[in-house]
Amino acid sequence: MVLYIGVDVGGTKVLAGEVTRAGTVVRTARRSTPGRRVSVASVEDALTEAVLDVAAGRRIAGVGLAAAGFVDAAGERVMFAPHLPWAGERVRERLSRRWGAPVALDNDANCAAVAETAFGAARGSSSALMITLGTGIGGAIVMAGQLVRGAQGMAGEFGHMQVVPDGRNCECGMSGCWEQYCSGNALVRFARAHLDPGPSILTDLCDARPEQLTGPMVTAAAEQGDPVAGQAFAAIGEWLGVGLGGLTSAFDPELVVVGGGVSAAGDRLLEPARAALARTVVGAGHRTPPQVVGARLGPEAGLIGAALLSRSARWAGSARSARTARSVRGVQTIGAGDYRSGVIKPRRRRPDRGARGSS
Ligand SMILES: Nc1ncnc2c1ncn2[C@@H]1O[C@H](COP(=O)(O)OP(=O)(O)OP(=O)(O)O)[C@@H](O)[C@H]1O
Repeated sequence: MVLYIGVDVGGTKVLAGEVTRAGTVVRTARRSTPGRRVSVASVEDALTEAVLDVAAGRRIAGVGLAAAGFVDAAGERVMFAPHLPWAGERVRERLSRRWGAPVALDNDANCAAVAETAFGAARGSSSALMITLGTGIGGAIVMAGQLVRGAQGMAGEFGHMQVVPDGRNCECGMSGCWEQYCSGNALVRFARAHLDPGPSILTDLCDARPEQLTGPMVTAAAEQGDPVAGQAFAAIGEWLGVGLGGLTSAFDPELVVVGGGVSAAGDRLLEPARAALARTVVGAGHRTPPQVVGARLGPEAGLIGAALLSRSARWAGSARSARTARSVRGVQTIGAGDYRSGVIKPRRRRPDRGARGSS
């Protein structure tokens, strides 16, 4: 079988996976992200280990990278990444040379949006927002069935909208960013700050050591009725909904898909978010709020979208086709038609050209 690998490169973890034409993840390999203050080489070493693990000695036909950073419009460079050391790096070309395989690069939330549109919760939706709640907040905009990339390819960085003037310092260098109040890191920070000094489910889970507390522990404790864990999700969910209220006022999507690690909490996170959105969207009471749903592909959405991207980029094997393929519509075309019939071939139809030409 021809091997395509998608890699989600986040601030907390690197998750690589072999993905079939139908979007099924066959095997994965995970590494911890070494961190933002380490060298570029150590992050790329972790990526390489994960990719080689998945490949297990087989020839790689293509790798798609879903990077938690600001990717340039050409899909060549990560210009800036609040949680990774890349800054203006020509990541695509360098890793392609290192792995001896074609590499395609896009922002992680864009990749997740493409995967959810092709195979998941946003299938059939023409206007949707993708929010990934992980280390920070990633975002992607799908309008009229196409990714909206903006003038420089960096649209959708909702996590860095300032929601609290002079608020908490953010890794991006500014302060008061939305992701400081609504993300996996924010969830953990809340739970640590409110951890009961006496016995509690959460205290037990982290052996009474707040520094050991993790997001999955907060979800597990909330499921068992721990009050602090419940409050943490109420607070994060409220912030999520307030932010989504603003985004709904701006974009009027029919659907919001919430992915990333924290979305594993499901309705515990989404219920307070839906309520806050309905309350804070402009014209509340005179409009129908968008549906807010969890990512159907879960935490693998980003790597699935990245693998789709690498398959699309292989169509004609040229940089230009790699660029034109970076559109939702291109992938929808494959997902809906050619994928199921098992035939992948270059589609030189206008929609693909138009998709890139607009950004
Ligand atoms: N099941 C879970 N419940 C609650 N929080 C979680 C869960 N899984 C991960 N998290 C939290 O989400 C954050 C990591 O997010 P994720 O697993 O999506 O990693 P990532 O892809 O590296 O993140 P990003 O793409 O935002 O850089 C951490 O703060 C972690 O504690």
